[in-house]
Amino acid sequence: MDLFNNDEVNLFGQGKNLLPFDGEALIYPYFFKEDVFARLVEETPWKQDKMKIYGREVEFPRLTAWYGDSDEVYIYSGVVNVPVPFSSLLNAIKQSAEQQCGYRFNTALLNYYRDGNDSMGWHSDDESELGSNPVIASVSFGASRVFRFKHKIQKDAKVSVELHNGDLLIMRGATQHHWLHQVPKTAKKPGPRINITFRLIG
Ligand SMILES: O=C(O)CCC(=O)C(=O)O
Ligand SMILES: [Fe+2]
Repeated sequence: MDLFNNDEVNLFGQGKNLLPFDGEALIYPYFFKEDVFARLVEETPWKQDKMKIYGREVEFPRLTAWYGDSDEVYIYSGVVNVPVPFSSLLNAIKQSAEQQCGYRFNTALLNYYRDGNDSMGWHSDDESELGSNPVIASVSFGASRVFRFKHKIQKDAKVSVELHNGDLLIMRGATQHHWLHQVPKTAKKPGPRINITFRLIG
């Protein structure tokens, strides 16, 4: 399906590596041309996950959905996720990302940041199901939000980038071993944003 009209796929070549060392985070600005934000909001079976902190239930500061083409269960931030099958829209996005990465994915985690109070805390995507040096393709739609990296050991090594509607970010190599990433809360009153991370598990 030529949904995204990505004739320029190779214009950006390898993409620019945002990380100075210990990993690769390749950015492809405005990779996806089609504005699918509203469709994704509508079509996705959003869930409000909760986590237990010191015995107290706390809602995640975002909504989530988990897609996969196996019925493999994936544990993320202590939450057991049973995937729903890929929609045709998600399949089309996945295929474009796969083409650019030269890599295959079988799952997608969707995060819906409704406003500036929604966020994602510092973490690495280093679950064992992902293997040792996972390739993760992150695609953003809707409002722009800041996305930050910080090195686990070298505390002064930090990278900040604004992810826009249609941006593709590929994390690969040793990135998850050495770097944490986050989407901080902001008082700037951004509109809603959806991020999709494609992963290969199992
Ligand atoms: O929303 C983003 O840009 C990042 C999402 C993320 O880090 C994740 O799903 O693991
Ligand atoms: Fe992540």
